[in-house]
Amino acid sequence: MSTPPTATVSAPEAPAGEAPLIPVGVLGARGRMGTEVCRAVDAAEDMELVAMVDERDWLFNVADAGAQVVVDFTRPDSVMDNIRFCIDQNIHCVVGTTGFDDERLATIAQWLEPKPDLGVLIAPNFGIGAVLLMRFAQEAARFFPSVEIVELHHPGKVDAPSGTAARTARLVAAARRTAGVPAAPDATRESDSLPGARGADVEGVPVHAVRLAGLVAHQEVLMGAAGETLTLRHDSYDRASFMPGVLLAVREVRTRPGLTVGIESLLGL
Ligand SMILES: NC(=O)C1=CN([C@@H]2O[C@H](COP(=O)(O)OP(=O)(O)OC[C@H]3O[C@@H](n4cnc5c(N)ncnc54)[C@H](OP(=O)(O)O)[C@@H]3O)[C@@H](O)[C@H]2O)C=CC1
Ligand SMILES: O=C(O)C1=N[C@H](C(=O)O)C[C@H](O)C1
Repeated sequence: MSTPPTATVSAPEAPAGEAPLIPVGVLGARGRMGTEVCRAVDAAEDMELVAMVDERDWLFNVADAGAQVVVDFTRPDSVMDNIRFCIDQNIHCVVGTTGFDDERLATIAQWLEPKPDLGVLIAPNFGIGAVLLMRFAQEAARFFPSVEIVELHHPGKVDAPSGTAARTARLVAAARRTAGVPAAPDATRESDSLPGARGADVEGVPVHAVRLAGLVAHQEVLMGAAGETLTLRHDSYDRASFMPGVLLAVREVRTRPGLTVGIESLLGL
């Protein structure tokens, strides 16, 4: 007989006089991020890990286990079904899985309409340094005619470019548009001898993806003007770097109904 891919434990009970523990379920619990999230939730004094799910068929276990918040680190092709399920079950969602575009976000906002008390928080990056890098890049964007992004990740990463790089590029492009900065002078690809040599084009910002053994998650935003460059770089050397952001989101999502994108507002940014 095969072992069920999920483990559930009974809903938590808080000691008398203390605030109830937050019952948390984790989807993708055996993955690189899910494993770390289970460890972090287990160690958090105000949370209880009530369900660990690693396959779609067992999703009902998070509801049966009484999860109030689900954390999803699965795959771009699974995450929409997971969110739909959680919304139907009145479970708040904290989502780190990538692959969100405007269309997907609009769909989730629509699903949430009949559930005014329910929160879904989607963040392409829960690392505080990565969030700050995005903010700094937005600030600097209007001062430099040239901008390019290089993201560097472990070879097991399923998507490219990274969700963080795509979001950074969109934020930088929006800041440039707002400031009236014209397209980068070196944006043309007409003379490229090999397609792809200049990276992917995200709203006019070239994004280059490196996959290399030994790496975890890293990003550089390079900006250039006459005679100078500015390089902003963030490195996640360990997936522990994402955990403070994930736990903050678990604590906050229940009091933030509707769709929240990014953890910036939770950090007061
Ligand atoms: N927002 C952030 O800060 C971060 C986001 N990420 C993102 O998180 C996602 C996961 O990354 P990572 O942990 O490295 O990936 P992994 O492949 O290591 O883990 C994904 C896990 O999800 C499982 N899974 C797939 N579909 C389902 C489903 N429908 N229900 C439950 N579990 C499922 C997989 O199981 P199986 O292998 O059996 O298919 C696997 O164990 C990616 O999109 C990544 O970009 C990563 C790091 C930080
Ligand atoms: O897959 C990863 O590892 C990561 N994914 C997220 C992304 O795509 O931006 C966040 C971080 O870069 C790690």
